[in-house]
Amino acid sequence: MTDVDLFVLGGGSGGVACARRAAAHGAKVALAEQSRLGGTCVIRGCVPKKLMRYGAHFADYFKIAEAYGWAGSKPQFDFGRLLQARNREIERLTGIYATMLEKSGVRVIRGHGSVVGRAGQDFLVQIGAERLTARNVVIAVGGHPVRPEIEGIELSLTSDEILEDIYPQPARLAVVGGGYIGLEIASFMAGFGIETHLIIRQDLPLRGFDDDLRQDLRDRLVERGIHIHADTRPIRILDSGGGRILETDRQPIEADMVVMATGRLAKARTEGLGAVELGASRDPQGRILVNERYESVVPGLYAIGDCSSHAHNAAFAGQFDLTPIAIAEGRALAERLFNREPQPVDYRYVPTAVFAIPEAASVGMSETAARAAGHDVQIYRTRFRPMLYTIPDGKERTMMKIVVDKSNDRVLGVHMVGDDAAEIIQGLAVALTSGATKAQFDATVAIHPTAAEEFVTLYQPVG
Ligand SMILES: Cc1cc2nc3c(=O)[nH]c(=O)nc-3n(C[C@H](O)[C@H](O)[C@H](O)COP(=O)(O)OP(=O)(O)OC[C@H]3O[C@@H](n4cnc5c(N)ncnc54)[C@H](O)[C@@H]3O)c2cc1C
Ligand SMILES: NC(=O)c1ccc[n+]([C@@H]2O[C@H](COP(=O)([O-])OP(=O)(O)OC[C@H]3O[C@@H](n4cnc5c(N)ncnc54)[C@H](O)[C@@H]3O)[C@@H](O)[C@H]2O)c1
Repeated sequence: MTDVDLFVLGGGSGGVACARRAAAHGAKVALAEQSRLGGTCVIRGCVPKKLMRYGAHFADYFKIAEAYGWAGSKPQFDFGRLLQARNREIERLTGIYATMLEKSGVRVIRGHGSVVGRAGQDFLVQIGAERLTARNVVIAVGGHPVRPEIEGIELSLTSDEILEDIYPQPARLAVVGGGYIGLEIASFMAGFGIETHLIIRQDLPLRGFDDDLRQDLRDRLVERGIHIHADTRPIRILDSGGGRILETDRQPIEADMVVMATGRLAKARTEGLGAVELGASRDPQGRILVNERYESVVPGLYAIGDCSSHAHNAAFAGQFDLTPIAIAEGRALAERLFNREPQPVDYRYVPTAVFAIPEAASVGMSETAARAAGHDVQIYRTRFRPMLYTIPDGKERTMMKIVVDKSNDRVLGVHMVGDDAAEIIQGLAVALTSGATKAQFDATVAIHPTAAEEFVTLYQPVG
């Protein structure tokens, strides 16, 4: 007899969501997790990163408090105390994940899992010494950071260590990579008063985002004291007797720590899992190729989240390694297997935010992408000083931009750099998903006084 209807490999965002939803529909489910429950997002991603950002952002409020009439002794920052508090909160969350799974009736098995073969129509899976038969297997093993193969790379750290470990506060930090992780780590570390160097290969960070967003965010980070080394590549890392020297194709950079934020792959995670041996294919990044039902070429063997790829499928719009996508895929798969055909995950308008200081957030097409796709576009844009910074006479600026298709007035994309950008863009994602036109933006009543109201009062096109 088959032991479980569904075996889930990986207890991160996607795996947990899939397992719980399947169990809620009465399926017999087991889940293997080799580390702590919660996965990248909870343990070494979204959550610790956002907590670090909250910690760093206080410095900005203390700085302007005096202009608002607050006086008194300057608060002292204790880096170690924040790291301990952060890690305690992560422990609390992983405990909640364990309780939620238990209450849902999912059997959690601790250890490295793999598919070791077939048992008739079922899969034979192994976790440590235990073997189970499973009717369906979902691979949700996530990804891992990758570092370039340069001399001395072992002297560098990745986001895993920065967000999971306890370490002394560095005085100087070099962060390589102009993507999400590089900008987020550089932002919160600079916020703590650490001398921060950001090394990026291009002239601007965040390739693929709207150019105005990229430029404005770069300018804000530079104003905040981050040393951005553009068009610069790392060559080697040397130990300078405790510290590090990052040699580049330009000038060398001295720092106490070098962090490589140079992307993530699924390769090492999907290696030796048994999926390829059974016939599943992977892309060059090691992601398992799946169809619109998240099924690999092996019937009954599925993959979701960061370790899956459907970017090769024209029906989908790109690859999104984001927590809400992993969760949505996990739930959609469980619905289809154990309930009824679900609404497909809508990949057309996936909102995204970079939790730098300030935040940058987007939904829909950049101006460049819209033009490249053949749209005749109209651009609306504003830059202004948010009210909070008027009394302190601060340099802070917010940028908002709307990309509109002239032919039918449809809003193709909205982009923002500034305080609360992520919170504001989330609401606008509903509007874009619903097919909003610029006329509907204009007809929407504003909330005053806010920054967000600018999105519904931008009447004059700039291009
Ligand atoms: C620094 C950082 C910050 C991020 N910030 C954000 C953010 O702000 N917002 C956002 O939306 N996304 C963010 N992300 C991305 C997000 O974390 C991932 O997209 C999401 O966690 C993917 O979920 P997943 O279930 O696919 O994989 P994961 O969450 O990585 O889970 C995979 C799990 O599988 C386990 N596992 C692997 N192999 C095995 C095996 N053989 N047997 C048993 N268990 C196994 C792992 O231990 C892990 O727990 C961030 C990522 C990073 C690295
Ligand atoms: N806020 C969020 O939602 C959030 C935050 C963090 C991560 N994530 C997810 O995790 C994924 C991975 O993030 P990431 O920042 O590691 O990857 P990324 O792909 O966003 O950025 C990697 C950066 O490293 C640079 N790079 C790559 N190889 C290099 C090399 N050899 N030398 C110098 N620079 C090099 C790239 O040019 C790029 O700027 C993201 O794509 C995103 O999906 C999301």
